[in-house]
Amino acid sequence: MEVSALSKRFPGKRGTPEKAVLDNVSFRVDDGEFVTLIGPSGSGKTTLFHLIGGLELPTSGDILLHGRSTVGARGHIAYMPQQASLMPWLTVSANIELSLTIAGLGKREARGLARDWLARIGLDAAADQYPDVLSGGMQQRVSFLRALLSPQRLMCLDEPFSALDALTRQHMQAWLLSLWESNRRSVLFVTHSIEEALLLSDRILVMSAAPASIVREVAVPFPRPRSEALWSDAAFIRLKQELYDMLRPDAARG
Ligand SMILES: Nc1ncnc2c1ncn2[C@@H]1O[C@H](COP(=O)(O)OP(=O)(O)OP(=O)(O)O)[C@@H](O)[C@H]1O
Repeated sequence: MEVSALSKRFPGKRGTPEKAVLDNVSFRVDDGEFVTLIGPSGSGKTTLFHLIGGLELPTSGDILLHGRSTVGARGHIAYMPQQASLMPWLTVSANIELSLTIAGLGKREARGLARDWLARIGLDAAADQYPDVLSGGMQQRVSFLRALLSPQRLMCLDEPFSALDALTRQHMQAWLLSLWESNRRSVLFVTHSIEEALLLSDRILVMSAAPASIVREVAVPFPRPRSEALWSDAAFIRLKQELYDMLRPDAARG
């Protein structure tokens, strides 16, 4: 995916001035790459996802997938939101089967694939249960699996672990890391956590405060497969401090 000179301004409501949220944002996500956007709260990360997902139109600029503009078009990306947003009236397995059948698989094939994958992520016992009896971490795993199995090659994950407690979040990061490393998809990830970004990503894009642009790009040098042991690595700690300094409110403004 290539995001090219993207800007977004929202009209002001009831006489208030218009709001510039994104200003000339450009970056790319290559095939099989894990790219993370990190930036201050309110810098426009979710707005950027809405533009990429075709839910909003940019004021100017373009979004290209495999060289073709997808501005305003839906269905081109797999999306995992902050809350798992599973269909409460469908079982866990049926939630996954539904996205597979929408993607064109036959019912029987979808059922087989859903069961197979639920077993691979340790949730086979939950296949016939309804989402509301699952813990937050389990629901997020199902939600991630749904995005992973959808046919779009780019997955956009919007702070997927922000609603989880610290320990579950750490487990989920390790889980996502091992699953992604064995099944590489192109990922655009949003997080507020510098450690999470460093652990998971190939590249980190640092956004400024709104109107946001990409102010820095950091290539994450740690070899894969990675593990949480990285957290105590001296180079990890150094890079974490550098990113922290870039994101300080005074630095992020300019
Ligand atoms: N439809 C809209 N109309 C007017 N302003 C909007 C609209 N949608 C978003 N905004 C504004 O755009 C700014 C960026 O919001 P957005 O949710 O994209 O930020 P964010 O970086 O995802 O924030 P956070 O990190 O806190 O989730 C905010 O000031 C928000 O109020």
